[in-house]
Amino acid sequence: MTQPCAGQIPVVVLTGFLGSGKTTLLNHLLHRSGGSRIGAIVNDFGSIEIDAMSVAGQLGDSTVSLGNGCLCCAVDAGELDEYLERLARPSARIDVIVVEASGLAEPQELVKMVLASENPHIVYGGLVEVVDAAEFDATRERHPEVDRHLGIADLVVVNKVDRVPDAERERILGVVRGFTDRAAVVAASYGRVDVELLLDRKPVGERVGQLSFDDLHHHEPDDAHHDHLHSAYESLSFSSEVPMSPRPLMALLDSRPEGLYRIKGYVDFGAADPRNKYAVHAVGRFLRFYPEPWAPGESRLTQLVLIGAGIDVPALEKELEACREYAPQAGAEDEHSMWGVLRYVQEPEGD
Ligand SMILES: Nc1nc2c(ncn2[C@@H]2O[C@H](COP(=O)(O)OP(=O)(O)OP(=O)(O)O)[C@@H](O)[C@H]2O)c(=O)[nH]1
Repeated sequence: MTQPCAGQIPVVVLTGFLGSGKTTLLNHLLHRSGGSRIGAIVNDFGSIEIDAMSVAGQLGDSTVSLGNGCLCCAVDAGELDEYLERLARPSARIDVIVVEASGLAEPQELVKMVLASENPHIVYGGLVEVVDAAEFDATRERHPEVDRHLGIADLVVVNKVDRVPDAERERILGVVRGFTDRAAVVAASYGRVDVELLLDRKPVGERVGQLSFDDLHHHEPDDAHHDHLHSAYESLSFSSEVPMSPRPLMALLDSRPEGLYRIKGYVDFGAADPRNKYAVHAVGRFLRFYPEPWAPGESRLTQLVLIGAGIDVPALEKELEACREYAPQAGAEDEHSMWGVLRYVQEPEGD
């Protein structure tokens, strides 16, 4: 990855399709960074910043969030510059900055934005692309652009290999290597990669990672963003102070439409489980709940972001509203109401 001058902080761009495991990898880095201090800029597609919430606890003041829309289509890079400035100030004592893109961002545009920054304290540190092994073929079929993204990465993490048989993992690694040139390609579960791979800085000559300056300076017409992945996607951000009723919510989730590819957030099931909030993740047909105790004094909210192509956003919103428990009464939930949710809870395997 790019060789920084003394005092320059490398900025690593972390990309990968919806739900591939970028936030999981970022959290792994934060836990395993040893003596290095990592700053993070998190870009959420929805207006509720679920990803930022998932890493905020780890970072305190060294995380900043760029919510609501893909960073690659920001009108100008000013906001990014402002955040880079904040993280690069000497008092923050940050060694490396990771920009976690939304799952629909265009990696090339993000790299351009980092390179365009005039901040003398930072230097572009390379592009990391996370791939979901279990969704690999389906994602490539729907979005052939993903192959191009692999071609410009410096490090490709083939994640979720725990979800595919060994032979399948080898096949996918082979396909990925076919699209990369000099990039390192590593297999991982729960984003557990050797932190050195990201913090390692190798000189790259006149090329910026796998992306040549010609690629970067190639002029795009003004409407080029129509080709961006996110142009086909819509998102719904749903928030409720009223708890959700488990049975109707599970009926909705179990029958979710094909195009509703990604759901993430936190659910308050109220009286059905007053002790825990439930982080929820759906990626394609895969659904998981992760219960964790409410922190003392934490506001009990349900906050969900749903992202999909060809989804009926107003209808989904109405369906979610109908899952709210309007007249919660003690004992209103029968004792089995959480069973539908608990089917999707697994022992934590991440770190
Ligand atoms: N089985 C398995 N699940 C994983 C792995 N890595 C991540 N996950 C799960 O996949 C889901 C999505 O992970 P995230 O890290 O939120 O993915 P993301 O790329 O940040 O998602 P977006 O920001 O929405 O694009 C979560 O439920 C994770 O726990 C893995 O290696 N194996």
